[in-house]
Amino acid sequence: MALRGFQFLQRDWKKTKLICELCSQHGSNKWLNHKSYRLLSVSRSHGARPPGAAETLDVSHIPLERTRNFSIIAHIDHGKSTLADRLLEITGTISPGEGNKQVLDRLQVEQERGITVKAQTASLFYTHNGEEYLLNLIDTPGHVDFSYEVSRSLQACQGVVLLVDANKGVQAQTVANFFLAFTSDLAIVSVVNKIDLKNADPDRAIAQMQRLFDCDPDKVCRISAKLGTNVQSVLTAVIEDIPPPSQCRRDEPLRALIFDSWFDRYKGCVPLVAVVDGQLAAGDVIVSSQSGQSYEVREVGLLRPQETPATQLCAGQVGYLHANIRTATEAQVGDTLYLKGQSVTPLAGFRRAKPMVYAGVYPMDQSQVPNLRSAIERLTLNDSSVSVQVESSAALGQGWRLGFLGLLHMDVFTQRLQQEYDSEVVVTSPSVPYKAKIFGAKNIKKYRGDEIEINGPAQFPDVMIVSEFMEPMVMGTIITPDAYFGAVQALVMERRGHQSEATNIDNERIMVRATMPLSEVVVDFYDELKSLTSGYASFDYEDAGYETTNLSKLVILLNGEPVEELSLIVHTSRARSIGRAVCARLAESIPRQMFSVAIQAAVGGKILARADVKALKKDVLAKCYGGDISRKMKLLKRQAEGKRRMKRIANIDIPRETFVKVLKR
Ligand SMILES: Nc1nc2c(ncn2[C@@H]2O[C@H](COP(=O)(O)OP(=O)(O)OP(=O)(O)O)[C@@H](O)[C@H]2O)c(=O)[nH]1
Repeated sequence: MALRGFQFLQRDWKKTKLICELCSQHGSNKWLNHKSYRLLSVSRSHGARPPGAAETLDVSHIPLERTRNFSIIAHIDHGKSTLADRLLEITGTISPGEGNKQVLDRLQVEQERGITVKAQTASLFYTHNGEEYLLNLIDTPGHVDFSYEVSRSLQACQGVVLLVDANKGVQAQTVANFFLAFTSDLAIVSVVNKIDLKNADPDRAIAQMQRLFDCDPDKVCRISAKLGTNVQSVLTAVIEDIPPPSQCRRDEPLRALIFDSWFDRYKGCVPLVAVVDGQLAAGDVIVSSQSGQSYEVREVGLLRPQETPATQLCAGQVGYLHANIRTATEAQVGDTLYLKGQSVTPLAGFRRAKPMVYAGVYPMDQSQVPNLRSAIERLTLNDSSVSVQVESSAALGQGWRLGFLGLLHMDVFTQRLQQEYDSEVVVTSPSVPYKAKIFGAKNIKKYRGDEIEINGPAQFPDVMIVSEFMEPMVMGTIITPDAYFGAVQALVMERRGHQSEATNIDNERIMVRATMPLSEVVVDFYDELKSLTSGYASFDYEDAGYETTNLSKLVILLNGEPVEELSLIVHTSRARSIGRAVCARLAESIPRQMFSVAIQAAVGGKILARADVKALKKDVLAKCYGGDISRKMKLLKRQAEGKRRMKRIANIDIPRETFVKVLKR
C-alpha cells in the first residue's frame, strides 16, 4: 500500500504537492528534498500507514472480558488530549518524545486554536496482571459547542474518565459532562489532573467532586498528564472499574453502528464503526440499513491512531472499514451495517443534534456553487451535527442555510471548509430558531401548519398574522467565585434571564442555574461573563424548550435599500439599542466608498437608528512618486486582493466578516 502510494507520488508530483499543501504543515515546493517525508505526511494526515509499519493486527483472540471502551471527558482545557498522549505513550502506541503534543488533535483548525473540536478514537493494547487488554479510547472536545461529539462518543462506551483540573476545580462543563455520563449509566473513573502546578489544590477539587458527584475520594486518581505522574493508575482504574461491553454478542449476525465517518479522496467515505454483534472482515458484503445499498469490504482495521489493518473486527471492538463508498451521503453516522442476506433489527442510532444557531453560507462567487456543495456534503459527513437546507438570496445568490450548535462551531466549520476544501464563504448574520403561531394559517398557502419555525430574518412573517412568537430558552449553569456572585446575577438579569437556584459547591464558589433566552447567550454571554469575573467563571447550557416572547425584525438599510443578509430578529424591547449598535459597528467596518453611505436600522418602516460613512477615493498609488513599476503593481494587486474579499451589496462593498460582527454587542 505504502509502496503503491510512493510510486504514484513520484509519477505525479503536482498532485503530491497539492496534498501536502492541504496538510499545510508540510507544504513545500522542494519535491526532491522532501519526497520521503512528503510520503509520510500524506500517510499521517490521510490515515494510511507510514512505510514499513504495515503489519496486520489480529485482535480476535482478545475476548469481550478484556475489552474496554471509554471516553475522556472534562471541561475545556483540563487536559484530555494531554492525558490521551500519555496513555498512547504508556501503551506503546506512539513512541515517547517531545513531538507528542495532543496527537489526537489532528485537524489543522485544532492545532491552530489549541482546542479539540472532533472526537478521536485510538485503540491501545495494555498488559494488566499478565493479560492483554484492548482499550478503545475516545478523546472528546470540551467546549459546549461540540457537545454532540461527546454525547455520540458516549454511546460507544461503557465508561468515562472524568478529568478535573486541580487548580481550577469543577467547572460548568464538568457538571454537564458528569450528568451526560451518569444519565447514560456509564461507569465513571474520577481523575484530578495538573497536580504539578504550583497552586494546584487537588484536595479542594476532590472535595468538590465528592460534594457534587458523590464520588469516593479515595478512588480519585491524582495525576499530572503533562509530566506523566501517576498516569498508570488511570489505566488500572479503567480496567478495574469500567465494565466490558458484555451486551455484545460475537455469535450473533453482524450489526455495526457507524458512529463517525470521514471522507478520503482516494478511499471514499471511511466509516468508523462500533461492532455490536458478530464480526466483520475484508471480503464480507455489507448492507446499509438506511440506504439498502451493499458494498464489499476491502479492509478493516483499528485506529492506532493511524489506520492499521486488522484481520477482522469482532463484537465489542471499534474500528474503521474501507468499502469503496463513493458519495458522502451513503455512510451516514447512526446507520447500522449488516451482512448481505441476513436480517437484523437496526440499532437505535443517534438522536439528531438540535441546531442552536442558523446562518446563511454562500460562496464568494456563484461559479463556486458546485465546489461548495460537495465541500459541505463531505464536511457534514465528518460533522453530522450540522443541518443543511438550500437557500437563496437576492444579493448573495445560491447558498445554504446551515444550523450549528453555537457560534464557535459555526466559525470552526467555515474555517474547515476553507482549510480542508479550499472553499471560501460569506456567512450571514446568525439567528436562533424562533417559532410563531399564525392566525388562520390554513387559509395561507405558504404555511402548512399553525406553527412555523423562523430560522432567519428572511422567514420572518408579517406581524399582523402572528398570534404568538416563541423563542428558544436554555438552562445555563454558571460556576463562579462567590465574590462575583452579585455581578453574575446582574448579568443574568440584563440578559432577560431568571435565576432558578444557587448552590455553594465549597466555601469559595457558587453554582448558579438560570433560564435564559438562547439569543442572549449565544453571541457573547460567555465573553462578558469571563471579563466580569476576571476569567474565573465557567458556563454551560442545555436546551430548556420555548417561551412566549415579543419579536421584531430589525431591517438594515444601506442607502435606503433593505439588506436582508444584514437584518436581524430581535426582542422588541431591544430593537432600538441593538439598531444603534449595529449601525455604529457597520459604519466602522464598511470601508469608505467613492460615495457616502447611509446606514439605517428600521422596524416596520420606522427608522430607529442611523450612521453614515463618508465618501472617499482611496488612491493606493498616492505616495508612489515615480519609482519602480513593480512596486505600483504590487500595491494595485494588494488592493484588488482586498476587494475580492468584499461582497458587493446594494452597490456597497462589505467585508466578509461584517455579517457576523454586526451581532456582537
Ligand atoms: N502543568 C500542567 N499542564 C497541563 C497538564 N495537562 C495538560 N496541561 C496543559 O493544559 C493545556 C490544555 O491541555 P489539553 O490537553 O489541550 O486540554 P483539553 O482538555 O484536551 O482541551 P480541549 O480538548 O480543547 O477541551 C495545555 O497547555 C496542556 O499542556 C498537566 O498535568 N500539568
